[in-house]
Amino acid sequence: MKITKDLYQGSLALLTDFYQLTMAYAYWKAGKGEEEAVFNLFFRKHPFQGGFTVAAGLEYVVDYCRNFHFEKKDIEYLAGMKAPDGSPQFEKGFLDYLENLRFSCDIDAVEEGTVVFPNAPILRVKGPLIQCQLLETPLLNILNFQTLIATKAARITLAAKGEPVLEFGLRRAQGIDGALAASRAAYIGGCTSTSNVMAGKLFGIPVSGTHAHSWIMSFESELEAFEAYADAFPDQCVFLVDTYDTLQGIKNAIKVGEILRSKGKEMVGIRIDSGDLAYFSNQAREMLDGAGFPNAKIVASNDLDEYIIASLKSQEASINVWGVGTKLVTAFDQPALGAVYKLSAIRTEEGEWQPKIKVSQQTLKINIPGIHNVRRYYSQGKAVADMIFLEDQEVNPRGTVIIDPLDPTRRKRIMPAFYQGEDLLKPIFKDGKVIYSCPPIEKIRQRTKDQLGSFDKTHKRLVNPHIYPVGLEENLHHLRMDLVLKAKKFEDENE
Ligand SMILES: Nc1ncnc2c1ncn2[C@@H]1O[C@H](COP(=O)(O)OP(=O)(O)OP(=O)(O)O)[C@@H](O)[C@H]1O
Ligand SMILES: O=P(O)(O)OC[C@H]1O[C@H](OP(=O)(O)OP(=O)(O)O)[C@H](O)[C@@H]1O
Ligand SMILES: O=C(O)c1cccnc1
Repeated sequence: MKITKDLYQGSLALLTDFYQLTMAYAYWKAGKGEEEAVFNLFFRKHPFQGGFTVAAGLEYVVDYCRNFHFEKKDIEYLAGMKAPDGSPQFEKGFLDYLENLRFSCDIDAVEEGTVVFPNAPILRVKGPLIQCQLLETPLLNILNFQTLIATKAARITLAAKGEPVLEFGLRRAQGIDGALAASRAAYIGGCTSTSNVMAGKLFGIPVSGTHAHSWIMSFESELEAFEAYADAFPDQCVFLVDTYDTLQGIKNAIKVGEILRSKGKEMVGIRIDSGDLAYFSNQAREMLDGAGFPNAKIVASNDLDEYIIASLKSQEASINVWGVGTKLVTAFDQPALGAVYKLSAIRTEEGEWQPKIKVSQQTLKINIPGIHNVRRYYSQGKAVADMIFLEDQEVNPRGTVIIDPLDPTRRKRIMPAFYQGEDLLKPIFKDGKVIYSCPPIEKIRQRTKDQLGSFDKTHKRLVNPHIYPVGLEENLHHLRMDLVLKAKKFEDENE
């Protein structure tokens, strides 16, 4: 798949914030552009007040970075930019530098479909400062959105308890790419299909759908409309029954179902798109069963989300398939995931990696210094804790303690010998070359399912979920505390 080429025909290097380019210029002027740094991409809070997040978007990142270069047209645009005094914004030497720039970073990242938690990196970039900086905005743009939507879809599909969820969002999505990326992420999160035909073509997602009220309204009567639809699609009839009178609509669907059956065909089901979905679905079930259609499915749609689905389940509604659009693809109750991208180490002139810290009044905002990875420990297939650790230091095999980065009094003992460990950040790029092969979307979707299955249900409930333990390995905790104290001492001495 070539997302950037298909959609945007060429370079996406200018899809960044202006300040990344001005910083890049200033790094270049200061002779610092080739200094190496490490940046981590992570979020601080689960979206939707939930207890888990599903990572998505890595394939876009791979495509973006693989194609990262400035084309002539990009350079021409930058050459035409003016500073406030009317002089060129960027010197020619810098523009030549950009034109010759070739992507050369290492990237490590969690695979799509991985369940992830606050503060632990989901992607790490190691490379020349200028490249790291230019990548900040596009990486956040891609991963924030797709991770948000994959998480929303996972919540919705969990609420549907294994019943199919059809994604209907295109008409309400945030523009064209918002719709495409949302359809992809929704499928990764667990939806069964999309109504978005282009997403089907680009990403290999199953496409499905029913029909609209306009189809019914274009005929003299609802019955005629159902009959005509049955003529065109004898094997794919899901009749929308609520255009005029829902109970009458169900009766008409049954009539046409009988006609189909007399021709050796079966109607697939009905769709209800308004009114009390619990009441009408139960009425429909009774009527369909009574008429000899116990296998006819009942599809429901109309501003659904995980909360309404859970409520309809608790009301024992007879709904088998859920059509969900607006609230899924717009992440209705939380429009953005707040992932950030922070520098955590710089390579000195002597070639040593120096961990970096940014001290903040809020513990929440003090970053995690150094070059780390995240190890997930499993016990009998169940995830028990995630440990953020310094990659160049051995974790004591006899046992260690992980410490909550926000509250050092919250600790958990880890005995690696009793657990299986998996390092979540996998090598994706080495020296600018891709060394990871993106799995087919079906595999990613399956990974989401398997990953969610490995977490206790208490972390997945919609309201007040139980917090999954994520902590810093002891050595990393001590390094962080030492650096914070040093920085504070320096501040005090200079006050
Ligand atoms: N039994 C139910 N329990 C909880 N929520 C429901 C139930 N039935 C429907 N809903 C939800 O209530 C909301 C009803 O919205 P609204 O009043 O706009 O729909 P409507 O008037 O029935 O249909 P429309 O205006 O689309 O023709 C929708 O979000 C729907 O999913
Ligand atoms: O409600 P959503 O979760 O976004 O699902 C998609 C909706 O889009 C369609 O109708 P549309 O909203 O265009 O018109 P209608 O509801 O007025 O029929 C469809 O019938 C669903 O109701
Ligand atoms: O196929 C459907 O039923 C459908 C598609 C888009 C939006 N609402 C419904």
